Amino acid sequence: MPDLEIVWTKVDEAPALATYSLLPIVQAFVGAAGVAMTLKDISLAGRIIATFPERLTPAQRIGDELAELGTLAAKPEANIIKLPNISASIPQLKAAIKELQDKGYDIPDYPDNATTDAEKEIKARYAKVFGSVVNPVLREGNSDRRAAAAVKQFARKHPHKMGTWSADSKSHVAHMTAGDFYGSEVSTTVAAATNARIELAGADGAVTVLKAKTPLQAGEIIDAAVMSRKALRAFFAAQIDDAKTKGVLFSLHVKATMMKISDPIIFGHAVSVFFADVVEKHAATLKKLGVNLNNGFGDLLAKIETLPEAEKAAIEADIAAAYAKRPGLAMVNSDKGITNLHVPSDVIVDASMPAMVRDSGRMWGADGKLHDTKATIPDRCYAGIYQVVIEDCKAHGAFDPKTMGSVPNVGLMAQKAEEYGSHDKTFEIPRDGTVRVLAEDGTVLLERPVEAGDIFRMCEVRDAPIQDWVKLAVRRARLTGTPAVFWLDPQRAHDAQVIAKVETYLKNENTAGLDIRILAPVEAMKFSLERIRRGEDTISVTGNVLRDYLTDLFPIMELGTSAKMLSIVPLMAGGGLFETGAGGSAPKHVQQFQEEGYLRWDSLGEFLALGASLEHLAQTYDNAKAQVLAETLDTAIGKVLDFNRSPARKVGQIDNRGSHFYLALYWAEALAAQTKDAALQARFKPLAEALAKNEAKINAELIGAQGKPVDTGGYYLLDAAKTSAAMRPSATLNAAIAAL
Ligand SMILES: NC(=O)C1=CN([C@@H]2O[C@H](COP(=O)(O)OP(=O)(O)OC[C@H]3O[C@@H](n4cnc5c(N)ncnc54)[C@H](OP(=O)(O)O)[C@@H]3O)[C@@H](O)[C@H]2O)C=CC1
Ligand SMILES: O=C(O)CCC(=O)C(=O)O
Ligand SMILES: [Mg+2]
Repeated sequence: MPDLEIVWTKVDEAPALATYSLLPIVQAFVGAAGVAMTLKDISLAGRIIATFPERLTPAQRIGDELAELGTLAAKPEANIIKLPNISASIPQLKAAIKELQDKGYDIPDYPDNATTDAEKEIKARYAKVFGSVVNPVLREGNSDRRAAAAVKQFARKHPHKMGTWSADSKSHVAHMTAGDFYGSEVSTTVAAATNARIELAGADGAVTVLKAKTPLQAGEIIDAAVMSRKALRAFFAAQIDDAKTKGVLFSLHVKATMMKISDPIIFGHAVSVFFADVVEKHAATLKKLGVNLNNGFGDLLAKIETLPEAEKAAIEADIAAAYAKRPGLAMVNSDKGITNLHVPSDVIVDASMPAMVRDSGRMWGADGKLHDTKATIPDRCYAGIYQVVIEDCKAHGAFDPKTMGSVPNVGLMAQKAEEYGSHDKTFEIPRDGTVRVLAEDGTVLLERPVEAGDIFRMCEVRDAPIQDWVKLAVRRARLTGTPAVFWLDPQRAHDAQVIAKVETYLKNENTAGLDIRILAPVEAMKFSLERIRRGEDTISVTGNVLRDYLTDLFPIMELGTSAKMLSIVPLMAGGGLFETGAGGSAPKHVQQFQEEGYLRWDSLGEFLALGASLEHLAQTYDNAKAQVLAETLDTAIGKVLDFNRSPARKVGQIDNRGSHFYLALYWAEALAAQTKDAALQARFKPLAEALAKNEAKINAELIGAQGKPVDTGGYYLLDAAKTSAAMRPSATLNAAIAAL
């Protein structure tokens, strides 16, 4: 790769739309300084296409650009700007396959029940496409997520709305008290490198190999845990009844996308317990239809459509009876009757719980109004932190963005750390027995008793990432003078092993004068919230899951959205991965764009990531031009915030495209005003003048394009020409950029 190259990722949904407007601007600006900005496709559609080259025409094929980026991430020259992409649930995967097939791509159907060898092979290929398959490949480093000073300042000056909390809110978190991963976890630190085998020794004496080979490094921590099917189902049954008694909505919050094996199964149990009467009475029909409740209640609703009218009506009557008997369900879209249990990827815990906290601890009911809610988060490992937040809001009211402190995060993430790397070692257990993890020499490293239907999970975290994470935490604490708290629970088997390492590696660092503590998550949350209410900052140093949860939770409270986060991944090989924001791809925004030509997506995350990427480039290659670009971009971002040029929410106001125009204007002005690089100054002066002179005209062109339905030629696979036309409706702006 040439020296000065930055990779920009082609993704899905709202950030993919935004890219059509923003990338041409960015390419023109960085190109003027000799930096190439290359687009690499990691979208869901792109990944499907790359998986079946032999079935496609040469024109349809694309290479496996995710794999290329995975290789790049392990090299020192890596400089990658990563926008949020879809981590597809099976329903999303199927929808994308259907769209591609309709567009003439000879892509095979996803085989739900693979029986033949050919089907098994197809299913194995799709296993590399669905769920969170992008982030773990690129994240060859630990995570540093925080609100940039200017962004926090902006939120203090222009606080977003927060719902008010009532002291007698009935909302609460419900979790299991036994039989969950937390309660069953065992953990050990591997003494010598080996290839582990995971096997099920059945109560009947038969041994089944679950995974033949898992290479383990010396010094890495491994753990094994089990979610009991019986205990989980009993938990759901009791909580559904309790929600009915208490008169609150029932809701489930899991991460079926990232935890793509375990959490859809958990989701399926919630659905089948909630609709037990329907599922039991019509078991034979549902089986015949191939209904899989792990894909949500929506799968049942879609498949009964194919039944003869009378048979379908009978099931629908029983569904209506179930709704009448059960507590209200939290809704994803009350207008369309889509509930929390319809699609496993509609309610994702990292974003859904903060949204509930922001909305006075309530969720939407079928009546289109907000109601107190029971949030079930079955496993105890992290559920407790949300209950602390709820109790704090009940006692002290909503958090105040004007005065609240900040909780940045240093997250252990590299090399598929912990639960988020466990899907190839997660199994739904076919029969009673014991699952053992064995070293090559036959030594039992870990073992767990299991029953049929239980979920067994093994996780790994390597030693080098832990060392790097501890260093990063100390570095952030030193740079900011802020207390840093390791959120680790000595009662949890895995955390106890991590604590031992943290204590050792902290001794290698200069921690003189720093306030560094280790607290169990519930205590760490209490400590951080007390400080937040006093306006004080606290660095959270966490494992991979809490990294995810906290970097949506705190930003959503502090900034209104996690889109405004600075998300840096210093890659362990020396490169940089710059993630844009800490949230997702905002499917709701796409719908609004298609219906009314208004794109609410805020690209501030992209702006910040680009700034960090340019700074990294400047430092790595000692490149003065890149430094000038970074500094002037920083000025421009400050102006976008100060003059409130971020997208609003409604037609007639500035949207995503308008915010890109203003970024271009302010960036060009800052480049024209600086004196460090005369060539850049001269080059950008005419652009700055042209954009400033035509401000009203460009705004009129951009806003004039709003207010009508937009055809982007697809959802998962956009039509480039149509989308570009829709996202670049200002001829004046386009001409000015082209003239640079
Ligand atoms: N890093 C990654 O690649 C990630 C990918 N995902 C993927 O994203 C999809 C949706 O996930 P979900 O959990 O619903 O989370 P999202 O973050 O996409 O959506 C939740 C809400 O966050 C707000 N939001 C997020 N980003 C922006 C932005 N840039 N500008 C304005 N508002 C924003 C919006 O809230 P509001 O309406 O309240 O303003 C949005 O509706 C899934 O497919 C998931 O797999 C999710 C997380 C991270
Ligand atoms: O990879 C994913 O599925 C989501 C990632 C995520 O939510 C995060 O990193 O905050
Ligand atoms: Mg997240």
